[in-house]
Amino acid sequence: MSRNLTIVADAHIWGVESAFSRLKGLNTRLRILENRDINREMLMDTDILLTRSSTKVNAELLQGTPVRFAATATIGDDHYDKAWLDANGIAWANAAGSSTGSVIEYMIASLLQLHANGVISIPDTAIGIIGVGRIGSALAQVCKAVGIKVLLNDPPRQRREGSGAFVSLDEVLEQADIITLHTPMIRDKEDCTHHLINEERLSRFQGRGIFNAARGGCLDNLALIDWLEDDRSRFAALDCWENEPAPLQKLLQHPQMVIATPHVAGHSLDGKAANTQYVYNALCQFLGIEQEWNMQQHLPAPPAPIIIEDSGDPWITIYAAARQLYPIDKDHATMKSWGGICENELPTAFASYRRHYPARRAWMHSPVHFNSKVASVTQLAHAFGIKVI
Ligand SMILES: NC(=O)C1=CN([C@@H]2O[C@H](COP(=O)(O)OP(=O)(O)OC[C@H]3O[C@@H](n4cnc5c(N)ncnc54)[C@H](O)[C@@H]3O)[C@@H](O)[C@H]2O)C=CC1
Ligand SMILES: O=C(O)C(=O)[C@H](O)COP(=O)(O)O
Repeated sequence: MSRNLTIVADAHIWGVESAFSRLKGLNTRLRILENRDINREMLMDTDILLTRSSTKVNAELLQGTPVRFAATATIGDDHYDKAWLDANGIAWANAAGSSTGSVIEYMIASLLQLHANGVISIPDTAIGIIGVGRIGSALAQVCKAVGIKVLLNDPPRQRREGSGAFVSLDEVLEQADIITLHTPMIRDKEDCTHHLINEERLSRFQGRGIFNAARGGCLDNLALIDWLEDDRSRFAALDCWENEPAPLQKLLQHPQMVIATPHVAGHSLDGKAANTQYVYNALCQFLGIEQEWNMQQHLPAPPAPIIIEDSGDPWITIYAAARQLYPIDKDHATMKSWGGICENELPTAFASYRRHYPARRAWMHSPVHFNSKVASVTQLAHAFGIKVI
């Protein structure tokens, strides 16, 4: 006789119905809800809760419910009260590692866009990577491959592995031209990342540019405005904002906010599919059942090859390809267009854009043909993870 299982899942988990409506050997009842409708009352007969980042999973939500496994189809899990879940015997999982490639493509698209616009010169740049886990390490590898000097800061790893590869945050602030945040949001303990980059640290930063695709609160957004205003050559590229989905209008509108995107770095189609796959796999493991669902069977066929003409400058030729693979300038233009709308419309615009985000495929599934015999074009393309045909 098959076991009964009730699952509540966020409607914005990619492929939620196909992944979770049938699980091998179980009589599954799947309720797909909007985040705003996921509450304690709705969970009173629920065994499994599957969320994205907008549901806070804690005592307030789960106390007194039969939920015994909760998982988030995101890498970040700061919206889960993990200590409380552990203490209450509720198993939990995140989708660690799932959308790393998508965030890397966001970073490459940003760097190439800034290079093409003359804001930076990629080969002359020293980048400080703060948080050298899955994303930070993958980014470091790409940067080194294209000649960017890399400074790595990760105190937890440094304590475990020794100083060898790492430098202090102070050294990053002194030596890097740009810094980029790839830490989790940690609100307490010695590795607290809340306002990790704050007014005091900004005052010591000798470089010109700041990227944040980690969590909005890792960077003090008010302090960032002052820092930008102190020197017109400074710039910021933000995917994550304090107080999402209502970022500070003054920051959004700031002319030195050169790349503004509404928390979509991880939102390539393949990134979102992988978010679901990782959570599906974790659930099957928790239930001790065989995995049957595979995202590859639900993703569209790879796009047609893109043809890129040689521009005479390898960086610009690569930029032309990157811009087709991920037109980050469109995300930026859209977000900047919200600069004038009234405060209470901004959260709706932010959330709606993310919800209806245009499909962008992983670069490894998007073939590019370069009409170029220049060896460095192919070398750079490979280094940036572009699938050259
Ligand atoms: N913008 C977006 O769409 C996305 C954002 N993210 C964010 O990126 C974060 C990082 O993701 P992963 O690399 O997969 O995580 P990870 O867990 O593999 O790596 C995080 C690294 O940060 C380090 N770290 C912790 N505290 C630190 C501190 N105080 N200073 C410097 N380093 C510190 C850790 O030791 C670890 O090596 C996620 O937690 C999530 O918040 C992830 C996916 C998409
Ligand atoms: O995986 C993460 O961590 C992210 O930040 C996601 O890409 C965004 O998650 P949602 O806010 O769309 O749930």
